[in-house]
Amino acid sequence: MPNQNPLFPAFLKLENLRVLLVGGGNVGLEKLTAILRNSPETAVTIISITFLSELREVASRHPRIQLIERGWLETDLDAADIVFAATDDPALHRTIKAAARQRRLLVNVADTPALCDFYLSSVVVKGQLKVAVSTNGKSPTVGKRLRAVLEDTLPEELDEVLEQMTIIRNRLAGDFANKVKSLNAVTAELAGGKAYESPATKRWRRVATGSLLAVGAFVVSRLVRRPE
Ligand SMILES: C[C@@]1(CC(=O)O)c2cc3[nH]c(cc4nc(cc5[nH]c(cc(n2)[C@H]1CCC(=O)O)[C@@](C)(CC(=O)O)[C@@H]5CCC(=O)O)C(CC(=O)O)=C4CCC(=O)O)c(CCC(=O)O)c3CC(=O)O
Ligand SMILES: NC(=O)C1=CN([C@@H]2O[C@H](COP(=O)(O)OP(=O)(O)OC[C@H]3O[C@@H](n4cnc5c(N)ncnc54)[C@H](O)[C@@H]3O)[C@@H](O)[C@H]2O)C=CC1
Repeated sequence: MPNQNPLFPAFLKLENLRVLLVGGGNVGLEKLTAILRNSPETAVTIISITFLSELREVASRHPRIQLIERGWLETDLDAADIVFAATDDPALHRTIKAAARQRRLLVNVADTPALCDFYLSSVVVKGQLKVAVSTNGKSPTVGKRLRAVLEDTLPEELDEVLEQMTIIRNRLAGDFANKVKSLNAVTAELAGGKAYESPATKRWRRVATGSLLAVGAFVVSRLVRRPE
């Protein structure tokens, strides 16, 4: 299959960057939560005319969050490395995007994929392991479902595997190629297994082939139908 998702995946050390978040409402709180869940030490400056009380509460627990209660000014970009726009003003979002573009800052604009330089993802965490899912903006809901599936199916032991592998990795002698060979040998079992389709795989296949979608369409048609 050709590459249908040209997004470049990377894991940012957000704690090393100065984040500007514009908008302190529901969507602003969602963005802030996503940032702090992953990178709790991040310095975030939040500019907003009003702030949700829940957001104020989160901010009070994080010394590196600064709340500034006023409208956005272009000079706010001076101290930013990366920008999240999450207000209820689409015209403002376009202005922020244009100003950020001039300064070569990367921007995520809530609800407007066309204005985004990067997207957030659904994130699965098992200890040190982190899996990020992108649907190329096609269906964040499928991303969310896939996260739940991965959370259930990835074993808790994975974190221990990573710890053990780090120890082995640090003890291995020899050149790079030999190390890779040894590490591949130790972990061969993880990638092995004969062709087997789990019940979860079967369910995803049923959605893809439409049989579950038919059921879904039926359920939705029942939901939207007004009582006679
Ligand atoms: C492009 C992107 C840009 C970005 O926001 O970064 C974007 C855009 C939009 N989201 C919309 C709606 C919803 N977003 C969610 C949820 C999440 N959305 C996230 C990411 C992204 N959302 C980026 C692409 C990610 C990808 O490539 O898959 C997640 C993964 C990460 C996060 O936000 O932290 C998080 C799940 C986290 C988790 O739980 O695992 C839900 C479901 C829910 O909330 O339960 C809904 C409602 C149901 C639905 O629409 O599917 C709308 C329409 C708004 C409207 O209708 O007005 C747009 C705009 C548009 O599509 O035009
Ligand atoms: N709440 C949700 O889950 C969803 C919201 N949306 C859309 O996303 C947008 C934002 O939604 P919410 O966060 O719920 O709205 P909200 O009204 O809770 O928050 C908007 C925030 O932007 C701030 N703001 C407005 N103008 C500003 C300016 N010039 N400078 C700085 N801050 C400014 C406001 O003070 C407010 O805190 C809306 O357009 C909404 O339709 C779309 C889908 C879901």
